[in-house]
Amino acid sequence: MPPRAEQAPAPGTRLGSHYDQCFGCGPQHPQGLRLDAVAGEGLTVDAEFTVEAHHQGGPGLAHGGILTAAMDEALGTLNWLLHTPAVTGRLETDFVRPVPVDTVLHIRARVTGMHGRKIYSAAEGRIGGPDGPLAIRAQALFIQVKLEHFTTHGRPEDIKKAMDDRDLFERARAFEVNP
Ligand SMILES: CCCCCCCC/C=C\CCCCCCCC(=O)SCCNC(=O)CCNC(=O)[C@H](O)C(C)(C)COP(=O)(O)OP(=O)(O)OC[C@H]1O[C@@H](n2cnc3c(N)ncnc32)[C@H](O)[C@@H]1OP(=O)(O)O
Repeated sequence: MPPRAEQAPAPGTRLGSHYDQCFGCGPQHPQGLRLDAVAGEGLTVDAEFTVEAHHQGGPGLAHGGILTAAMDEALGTLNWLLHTPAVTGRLETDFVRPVPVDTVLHIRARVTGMHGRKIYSAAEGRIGGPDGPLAIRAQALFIQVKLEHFTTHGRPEDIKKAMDDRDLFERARAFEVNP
């Protein structure tokens, strides 16, 4: 297991968005999931995602891909606790129970191990409360990357806009100078 980074936000801290246009957590994204995540003890995060009408797959039910995106985002927020940028390499999801529209999905994510640049993690999504019935389970492999991963591959106008955003730039730089 890797250590909790010295710079990791204290347990109970709301993690906020890593990028305001992110589909998973960005407050400016018009159709995004707006996942709300809070740092837990050790290498854990608690997050909530509310299923809305535009997230439907079957009538009145969340689309599986949307639920997977919420799990991906919750697992991605573990980056804050390790204080390193990492991207999803592999993500496996078990859909255990259907999740109706208007439901709050309570997600608990945790790091389960690390080997070189590979970060292993897992999460459970419950409905009806944080300790309610299990609806979705996920296991992931994230790979640590340098900030150049984003600046090299991202669409240039979006990278420029992100770099012009002082808050985001400072957050990204903090990752870079304190790996
Ligand atoms: C100034 C502006 C900047 C703004 C930035 C703001 C800060 C941002 C901070 C935080 C952002 C967090 C964002 C979270 C968002 C939610 C999470 C997502 O949805 S992320 C999107 C989806 N994922 C991808 O798009 C990855 C696409 N894939 C790749 O880019 C590459 O394949 C990558 C980086 C994952 C790996 O490529 P390689 O060349 O670096 O490394 P190799 O050698 O291939 O892999 C390293 C190890 O990992 C294993 N590995 C890689 N992929 C695997 C896989 N699919 N399954 C199993 N093992 C795998 C390999 O076997 C290798 O293992 P061995 O070290 O040899 O033991």
